[in-house]
Amino acid sequence: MESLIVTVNRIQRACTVLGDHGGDTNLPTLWEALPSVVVVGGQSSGKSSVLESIVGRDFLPRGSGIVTRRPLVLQLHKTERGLQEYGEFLHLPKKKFTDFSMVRKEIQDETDRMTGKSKQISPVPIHLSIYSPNVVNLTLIDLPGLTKVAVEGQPESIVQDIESMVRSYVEKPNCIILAITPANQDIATSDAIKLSREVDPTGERTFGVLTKLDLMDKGTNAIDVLEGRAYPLQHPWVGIVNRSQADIKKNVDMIASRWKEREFFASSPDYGHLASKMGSEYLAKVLSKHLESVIRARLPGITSLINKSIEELEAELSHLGRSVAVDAGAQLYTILELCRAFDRIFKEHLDGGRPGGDRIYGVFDHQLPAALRKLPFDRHLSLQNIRKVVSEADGYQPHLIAPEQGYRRLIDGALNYFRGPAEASVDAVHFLLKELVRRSIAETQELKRFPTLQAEIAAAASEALERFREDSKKTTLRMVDMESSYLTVDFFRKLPQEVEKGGNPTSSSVDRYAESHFRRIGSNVYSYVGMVSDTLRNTIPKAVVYCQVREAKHSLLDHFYIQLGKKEGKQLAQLLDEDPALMERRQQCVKRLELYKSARDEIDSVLWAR
Ligand SMILES: Nc1nc2c(ncn2[C@@H]2O[C@H](COP(=O)(O)OP(=O)(O)OP(=O)(O)O)[C@@H](O)[C@H]2O)c(=O)[nH]1
Repeated sequence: MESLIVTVNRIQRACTVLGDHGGDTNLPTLWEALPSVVVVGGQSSGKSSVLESIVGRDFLPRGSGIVTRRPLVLQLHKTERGLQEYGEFLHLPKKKFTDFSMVRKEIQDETDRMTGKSKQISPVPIHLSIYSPNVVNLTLIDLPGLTKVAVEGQPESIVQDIESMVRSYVEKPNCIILAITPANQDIATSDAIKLSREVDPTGERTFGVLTKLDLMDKGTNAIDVLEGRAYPLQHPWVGIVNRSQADIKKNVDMIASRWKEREFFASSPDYGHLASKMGSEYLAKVLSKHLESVIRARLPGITSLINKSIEELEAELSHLGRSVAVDAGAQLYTILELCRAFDRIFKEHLDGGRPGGDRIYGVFDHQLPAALRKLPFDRHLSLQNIRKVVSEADGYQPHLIAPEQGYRRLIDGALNYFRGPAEASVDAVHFLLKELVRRSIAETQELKRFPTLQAEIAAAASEALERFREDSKKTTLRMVDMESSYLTVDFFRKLPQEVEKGGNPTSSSVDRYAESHFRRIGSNVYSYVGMVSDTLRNTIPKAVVYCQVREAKHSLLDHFYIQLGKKEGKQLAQLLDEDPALMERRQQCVKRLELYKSARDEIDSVLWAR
């Protein structure tokens, strides 16, 4: 099952490539779920020395102040005996570093690339893989040393920033803490132990490491700690002797120093009985074994987390919609598809399936007849007005039999009233159509992402509806005008001839004649106008539907399509300018989904290989 650490290593690298370093993004994180060994300790406690002796190589930057300013994810891969050792950085794939002093330089340079020369810290990890026959499979994360004071050139906040970064790692329940404490200091004040006690009070995730055992005052020893009495942890404490500053200066190599360390324990009167469980080689083996077992235990949990996150991300992506095409042809296609989606919904509103179209019928069935009924014909055809109009039409010679001109003027005047309801019907339908356009845009889910295109479609539709309204008005008014331009002759021919009956006994016979004569004229005109009203009640809706509703259904966006065809790539792109926050979010989700899918493949492949 050695391959489990290798698998997790690969997933860890994918996390860094795809921008998952845990932390505060509102995306699901895999990084945080992966078990790892994190090295913590105060400045100069010997962290770098421990890492180097586990690896058996000099490769970490040295210097004063805070040298480690980005997390270093150190992945150790055991290779066959006899093969050459080399290091490889994730940010420089395919470049093999066989000279480990160049590894040190690259760590320094890469740290500066991210943080500048400002000596700030950054949470973005550097990934270094070391392939060597002298290592065990293990992943260690080196973090900046906990410090109490900022040095020159560093902001005051750095003390707190480092603590927060270290804390963010050690807080994770999947983190194995390698707490480094120098034996020549008071252990009660050890930063590493203090922090690990806080986040892991039962000590099940903490490995205590005591460095600098060789530097303890003569006559003192750390047996109480190493045997687990002074500071009990679930795992046994491991004592270490690294190279001293003098050894480093003398260029004592790591292999020699490992040998020296072995010697120290084997020959020590204090620690001789613990010799087989001390030293950096032993530490590496224990950690590797422990990491394996933690990974094995966590694998089912990680797998279900991966599956759940894939589902969530896929759901979110389908909600966010596909990303926008980049070339003009595809953009035009997308815009046309979006327009069609809108058009489909608009038609559903008119044809039924969605509400709204029925209100147009309401205009014809209710509003128009009511408006026609309310026209003021009674006033227009009052005796007084009839007399006035007829007399005026007659001029100096009153009519002899029937007042032809009088009739015409009265009818003309009455028909003129029909213009009002005709125009009102056109306007009422216009506003209903406008409202349906507004609703259809709002209901077109696909358009939601594109506020600019939405506005353009609204403007184009509104402009088209305006045109239809003008045309409809012309047509309906023309129908009214047509009624007055040629009267139905038959109607008048069929009128019964005047026969005088009854009348008012108190008025003179001339008056009586005149009054009933005018009354009859009024009633004739009234029934003619009634006949026209019936006709218009049927023909106005036909004209309105023909000019407005039918046009809206068939050619609402025709002009817009013609304009679209003339647009250049840049203008098309402008129509599709999505909300930038949305674009960003989609990109993040796509990357994270890629990570989870590759992690799933990695895990599947080890499970199948078992
Ligand atoms: N004699 C002796 N010296 C040690 C031991 N461990 C570390 N040192 C020395 O202590 C100094 C600090 O060690 P580092 O390994 O650089 O400590 P660090 O925790 O990585 O330090 P920073 O990265 O600066 O926080 C170096 O000069 C080491 O040679 C040890 O076990 N014995």
